Amino acid sequence: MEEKLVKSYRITQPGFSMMNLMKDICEGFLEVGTNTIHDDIVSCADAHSSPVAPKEWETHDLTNSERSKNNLALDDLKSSTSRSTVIVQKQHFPHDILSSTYYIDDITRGEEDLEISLINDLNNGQHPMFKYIPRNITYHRAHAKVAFSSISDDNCCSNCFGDCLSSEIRCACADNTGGKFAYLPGGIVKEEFLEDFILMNCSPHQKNLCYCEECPLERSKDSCLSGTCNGHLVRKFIKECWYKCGCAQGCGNRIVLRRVHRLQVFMTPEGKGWGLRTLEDLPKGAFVCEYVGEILTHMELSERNSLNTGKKNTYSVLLDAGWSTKRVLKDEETLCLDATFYGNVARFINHSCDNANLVGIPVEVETPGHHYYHLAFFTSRKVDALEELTRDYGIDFSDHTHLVNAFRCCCGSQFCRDKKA
Ligand SMILES: C[S@@+](CC[C@H](N)C(=O)[O-])C[C@H]1O[C@@H](n2cnc3c(N)ncnc32)[C@H](O)[C@@H]1O
Repeated sequence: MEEKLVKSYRITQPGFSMMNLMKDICEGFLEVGTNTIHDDIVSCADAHSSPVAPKEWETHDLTNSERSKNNLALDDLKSSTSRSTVIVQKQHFPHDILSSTYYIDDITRGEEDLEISLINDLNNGQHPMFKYIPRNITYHRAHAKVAFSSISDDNCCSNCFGDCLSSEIRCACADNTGGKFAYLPGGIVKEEFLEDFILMNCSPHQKNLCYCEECPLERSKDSCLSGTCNGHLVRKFIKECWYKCGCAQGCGNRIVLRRVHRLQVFMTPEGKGWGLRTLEDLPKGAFVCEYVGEILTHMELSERNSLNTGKKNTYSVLLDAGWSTKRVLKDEETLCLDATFYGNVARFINHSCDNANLVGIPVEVETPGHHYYHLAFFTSRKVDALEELTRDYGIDFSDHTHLVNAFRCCCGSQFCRDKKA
């Protein structure tokens, strides 16, 4: 064997020994292994070696087209993540209990002004399977057309300049928010507006509901006969300035298209899967993030759900704040946002039955009319750094017709509405 090696590799060193070569190779391997253990940091290839999906992904049974779409997104995600820093700290190695921290420094891959990190120091749940997008994108049939021609003078303040909030003259954008601006300088929603929004979102009493003549939710059900509308929460809108307005980019009435606070996705200890928290103290009324996803018609969402073996989607919200109209809405006007495959950080916000610290406010920016709008989350009270950010999904846990799949609620509140919890 030694002779064969000497010949084939033209080894000229006198006294060459195959045994010594094997010994050197083994020692080399051992040294590399020992360094990795002491380094506390291993490569991201290691981090991906046995990804374990949180329960939502395991139960999401995809159709072929969705699966290939999802795989594409995941391939992209994996390759992009390997470009960013993934640090896995091994505290006990190589014993049977492998306690690890999974950390990604920026899940947005540079799409946002501020990085958003993700951390799991609880279990081996790794990559959330989705692709980060910073703005809503139409999937197919949804009518969310942005056109300058559709914005009339009543819907923008083309004669303004500088900062509308500090102007003496009330402009068209203020007129659209009940004659006043909703924001204080610094982007905080005024107390009077915020309390109204909180009341409307959090008290699903009869007086806060409006009823459609022909409800799009009923229309999308299999039955040929449309049932009666169960009601939609009445909500006020904020109107913001936009490109067609004359004011400056830094105008105090332009908030939701900005990214302002440091946030982190983390694995929740209560078993809710991933959650979102703030890394800094937030005052009451502060803008946190917008709900971003694919813009679908309600019919398209129902089709996705039925392709998904009837399981309801977890990452969708209805844009139904303008459904009070007497006019029968066309399918392309009944919109929702689905952040299952494409979305932003808001997809990680968990539900709280009581004491949620975020409130969702409809914000009109670049499209007049209320069938498409931005759903922006603001703090409903002061929030401390590292506190989880939650919103009330408005779920009636006994109503199985609700848009979002019912789950066993772990919000921990004494007023939890899930009687099974
Ligand atoms: C929009 S996602 C929120 C992010 C999700 N936790 C994740 O890991 O991606 C909604 C899902 O989160 C979980 N969830 C949200 N709030 C919860 C709660 N209060 N209790 C238990 N699970 C919750 C449920 O599985 C729900 O279907």
